[in-house]
Amino acid sequence: MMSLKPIHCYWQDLLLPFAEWSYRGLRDSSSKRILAHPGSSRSIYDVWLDSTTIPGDSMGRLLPGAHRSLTNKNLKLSLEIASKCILEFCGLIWSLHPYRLLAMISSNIFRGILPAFRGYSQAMIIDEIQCLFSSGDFTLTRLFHLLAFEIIRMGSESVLDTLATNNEQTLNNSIRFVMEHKQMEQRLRMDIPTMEDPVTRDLFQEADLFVRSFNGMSSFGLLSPFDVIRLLTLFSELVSHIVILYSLTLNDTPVLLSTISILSTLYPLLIPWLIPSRTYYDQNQNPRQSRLAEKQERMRSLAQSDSYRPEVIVFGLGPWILRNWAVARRATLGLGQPQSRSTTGPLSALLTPVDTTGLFTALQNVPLVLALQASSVSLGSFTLYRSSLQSLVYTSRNFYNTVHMAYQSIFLLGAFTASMQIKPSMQPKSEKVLPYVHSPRGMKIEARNICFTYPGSTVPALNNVSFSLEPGETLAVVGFNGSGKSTLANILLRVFEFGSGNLFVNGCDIRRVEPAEYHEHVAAVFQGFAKFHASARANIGVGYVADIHKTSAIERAAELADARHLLDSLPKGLNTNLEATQEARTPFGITSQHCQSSSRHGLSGGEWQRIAISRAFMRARRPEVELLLFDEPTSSLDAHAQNRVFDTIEELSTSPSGGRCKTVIFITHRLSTARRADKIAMMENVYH
Ligand SMILES: Nc1ncnc2c1ncn2[C@@H]1O[C@H](COP(=O)(O)OP(=O)(O)OP(=O)(O)O)[C@@H](O)[C@H]1O
Repeated sequence: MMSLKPIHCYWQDLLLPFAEWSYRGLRDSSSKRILAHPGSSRSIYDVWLDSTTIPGDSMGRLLPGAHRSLTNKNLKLSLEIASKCILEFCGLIWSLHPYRLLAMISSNIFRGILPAFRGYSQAMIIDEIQCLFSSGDFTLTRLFHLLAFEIIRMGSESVLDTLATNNEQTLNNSIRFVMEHKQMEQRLRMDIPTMEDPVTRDLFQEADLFVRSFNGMSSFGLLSPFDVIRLLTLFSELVSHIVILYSLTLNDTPVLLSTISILSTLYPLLIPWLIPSRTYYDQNQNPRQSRLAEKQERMRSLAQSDSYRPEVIVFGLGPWILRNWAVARRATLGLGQPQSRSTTGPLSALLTPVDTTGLFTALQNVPLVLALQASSVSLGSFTLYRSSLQSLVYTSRNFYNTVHMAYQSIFLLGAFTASMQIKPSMQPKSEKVLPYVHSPRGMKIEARNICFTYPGSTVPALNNVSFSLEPGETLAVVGFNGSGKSTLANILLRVFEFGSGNLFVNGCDIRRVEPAEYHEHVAAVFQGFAKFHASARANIGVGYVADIHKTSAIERAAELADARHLLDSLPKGLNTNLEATQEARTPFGITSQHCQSSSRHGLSGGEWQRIAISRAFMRARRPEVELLLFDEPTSSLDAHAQNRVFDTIEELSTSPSGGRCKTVIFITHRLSTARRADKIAMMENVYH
């Protein structure tokens, strides 16, 4: 017969094994830490990359955010990542708020013991009431004493909870800010060629997921390192419940009853293995599922976004979108997929329709019913046993889920650390950097055999392009569609990196100049210029942000671009918020966005172009700017505005003394415009 010990004996039993365990735990953990340093020389990037491979598919890679399966290889990789990153990461948190961090760790451990303590305290009250009914040996003072103790315990628990939550909140917000800041800083440092690499893009996406995990998105299947600290709470809770159960059933417990007790406790934990069901953290495990989920989202956004509406209507894409979405959605919901059921096996097929947890919960009572026959057993012990058993199941499940998510978050931490070490590919090596040589008469450019091929393309967009421009000269680049004019513009602006050839600027190899330093000396209008969903002031002012609040500077730039009348006609002038997405405008000028923000104002293509030219003119007037590059700057302008813009370019590139002070390159399809230049470069299609 299993016996339940009187409650007053529990604490001695509780503390002794705990003390022994913690001593052993400390010894074990220190030896593990040594094992966790495999001494590998691989970079964190390589380790992360290795973790993204799909077993049995050497070419395939997991999609960003996909869960890593629990394999030997992945376990080793997670240890390698942990050994490379965790210390540094902990150091970062420690450097922010060392005392708060210590307080958080201790409060998490302490909070874990509270439920067991709560159960113990309540059991004592129940025992006292049992005394009243059974023996009449009841003291009101003792009951009040216990009740007062319980009230104080509840009060202290809630005070501790509030303090701990506030502390965690502060710590979490600080680290969240630091992480987001690091992430933003690194993203802004990256240039286009670096981000064009699909692996780097995936890396940054995973790093982004890691940073987002600090927003408390655990329900998304992510776990921030702060949540990992909660493992301490769960662990101490688990241990305290085990110790209580152990001390309650310590003596004379028959093997059968112990087995029933253990099995009935473990059963709910085993259910997920017996009956495989998809939980939120499993959803990304399968690469095929991830691809389907991505496809489904792509189709949904095609269907819902206003930006694609014209193409969807004009090209009759509706049925195609719906068909593709339905296929992907049905697959992600597991509809019409008999094979998914066959993988679960006959036992789970039998058990799935029956909720057997209730049966096993009932079984947990069997040992108690038997135990209750013993005269020594009190109602308090019964309650304590029951609640500890249930808490044990619940906490174990939480613990398992948390460990599982922590395991996944290690890979995201690896991605974050690796992403922080990525260097922009256009950045020259520090020992090779040359300072930019300023030329007050305009930029001297010499291009020799420039070649460029877009990633993934087999045909070069530029093949051996050579030309030279003396300071202050004007070059018109003309050519057919697709002949590489915009590509050349992006290379000259150091947005794209050319493959082979040489580009010298003021006699300096451009690859040895810091791109950011070079960009201070150029002003440009891109063919696909940006339309910011912001005020007219911001749309123009970003051309030279130092003057964004100087109304006179913005008005002057607009005047040069022949956009003054446009600004005057806007309802709130410079402060009018512009509608950036053309497609959001309906023939009636009303959209959902308009309804939310009635001050948004739409512009025509030509009007937007004037705004873009004004933006370039904000910067073009600066004395340090030596190159003005305009890619189809007047394609949507009427003839009068076009002439005005070219007159202004002429004016801006001439110094007050009459000499030239800026080199100008403009790209155009119109030969009449090209004749305004000193030199004309004809671009030919590579495949012609
Ligand atoms: N992102 C890209 N990926 C692959 N190929 C590209 C990409 N962008 C452009 N191309 C290809 O590079 C070539 C040159 O394109 P580019 O935009 O430079 O031509 P363009 O002369 O400016 O054309 P247009 O007169 O139509 O503006 C084209 O054949 C185009 O298909």
